[in-house]
Amino acid sequence: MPLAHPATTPDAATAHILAEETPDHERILVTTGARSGLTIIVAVHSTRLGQALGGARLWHYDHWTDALADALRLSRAMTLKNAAAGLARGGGKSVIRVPRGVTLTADERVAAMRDLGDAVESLGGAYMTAEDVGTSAELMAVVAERTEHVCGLPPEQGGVGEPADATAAGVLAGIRATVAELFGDADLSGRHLVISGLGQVGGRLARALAAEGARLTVTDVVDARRELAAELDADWVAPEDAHRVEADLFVPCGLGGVLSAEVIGELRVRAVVGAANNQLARRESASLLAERGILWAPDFVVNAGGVIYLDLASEPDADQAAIDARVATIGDTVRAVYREAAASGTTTLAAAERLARGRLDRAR
Ligand SMILES: NC(=O)c1ccc[n+]([C@@H]2O[C@H](COP(=O)([O-])OP(=O)(O)OC[C@H]3O[C@@H](n4cnc5c(N)ncnc54)[C@H](O)[C@@H]3O)[C@@H](O)[C@H]2O)c1
Repeated sequence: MPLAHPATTPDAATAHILAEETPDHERILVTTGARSGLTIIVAVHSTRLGQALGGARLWHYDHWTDALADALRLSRAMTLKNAAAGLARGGGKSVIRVPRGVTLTADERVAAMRDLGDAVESLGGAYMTAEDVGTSAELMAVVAERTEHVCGLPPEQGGVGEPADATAAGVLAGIRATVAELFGDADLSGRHLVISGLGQVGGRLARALAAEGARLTVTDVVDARRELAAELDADWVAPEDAHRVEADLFVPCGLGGVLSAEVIGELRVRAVVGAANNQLARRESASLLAERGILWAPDFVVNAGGVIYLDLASEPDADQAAIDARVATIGDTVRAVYREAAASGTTTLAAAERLARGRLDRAR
């Protein structure tokens, strides 16, 4: 995946994280790539449930401590995501910092991936890496030259490929569960959904929803995605206006941090369910959504299809039907989170975190 958005990290403001939060990670490796000269950070947050699994992000950061803050935050989120998905996997993440203003050549990218492979290998199996923003299945094949602790290589190289199909299937299961919760029936035909971001996941989701007869309003910052809108007979809205469309569900599938106080105040939907990581601009956003009576399916529950796929498909006896069934259980988890939030009078965020922490505590 090219570095298409060199402005800020795609799914959060990292400022102040280092100052505010003491790390509770098992291991944090900060190293300088011998070949690339780039700062590489591998954060292993928890291996309590098993080997940590989380992607490798290649991104622009002003300062290496911004990359560190991102790695700490993202690896912690992976612990919650993997636990909530019921995987025997801990949480970890790696970040390769590209200084702002620098564009890597193809050779420099390869050098960075070999350096990442050495860093992952040095952790002795505590952490397994995969693709994330700025990396790809092809680049994971380069990592595999240096370590076996990598998954998601291209199928033609014996790997399981990219996980977007499974991520989209998991989000669809979460959408069905939410529609059933709101309307007493999971039927999507005639339901109006607004999808913001028609990339790997959002594009697949749009096709699946259109096939189920849903009415779609869509947007993307890339104008060429209008072609998909036309093909699916979906309405197009400007990206900055998408959250103001009156509809049943808002489905964020672009960057994170979209649910700010201002955006929440302007939403005209009954629920928000989407693939984007770290949708809440601040933790308080979960309460603001609840106060407005808008149901929010926690992102780390809904978008776990990809990590479920990477984990299960990498097993030697992997069975696609079993993987599909497991991804579909995301709908059950979303329902359980809604029930728990209603019963205990908390936000869906708190309910989902409690579910994940319960699994971690039982593994002590
Ligand atoms: N790919 C996966 O399997 C996976 C798994 C878990 C979570 N996610 C998360 O889901 C989201 C989408 O992932 P993806 O793989 O489809 O990424 P992608 O880069 O393929 O697609 C993102 C799309 O969003 C668009 N976009 C960016 N900013 C936007 C904005 N402000 N308004 C509207 N559109 C905007 C981009 O142009 C792009 O088309 C990301 O937050 C990602 O972290 C993806």
